[in-house]
Amino acid sequence: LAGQPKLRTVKYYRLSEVEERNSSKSTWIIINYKVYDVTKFLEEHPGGEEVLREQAGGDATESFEDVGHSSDAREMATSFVIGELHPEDRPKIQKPPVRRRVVSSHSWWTNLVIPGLAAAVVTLLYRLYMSEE
Ligand code: HEM
Repeated sequence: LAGQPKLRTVKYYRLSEVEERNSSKSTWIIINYKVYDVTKFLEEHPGGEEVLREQAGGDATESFEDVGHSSDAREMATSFVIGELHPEDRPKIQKPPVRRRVVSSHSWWTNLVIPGLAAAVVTLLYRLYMSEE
């Protein structure tokens, strides 16, 4: 019915379940935490089946984005979505989709260790200087 709110329940898959679907009988890939069943699409993919097979059972976000797929391709992709990666398994995937920019090249420990070392050196030099008097 028009105007009726659609109730959508999201099916979550564990990473281990996706990893099992890595054959030509069943090929699943993950893009931006969504799970795609591309089994029937393999032969029709304009980029070839090989590239999809290589990513089968795993996270294809980076490869998908690197190709610079058209908006048509993205639209097409939505028809293969079967669910989403279980939230608890999302950190297991290496690259988060958005945060690409490196905020600081210093890690937290260099910010502690370098001033710490500097303070130690100054103290040492001061002690040496005082002991010579
Ligand atoms: C559901 C997922 C996918 C869909 C619906 C899809 C669809 C398409 C479409 C429609 C094209 C034609 C060019 C365009 O419109 O951008 C294309 C090209 C291509 N795709 Fe995909 N693709 C998918 C996943 C992937 C993945 C995961 C990879 C890499 C592992 C990949 C690699 C390529 C390559 C290399 C090309 C060829 C680009 C060229 O010839 O310039 N695709 N894909």
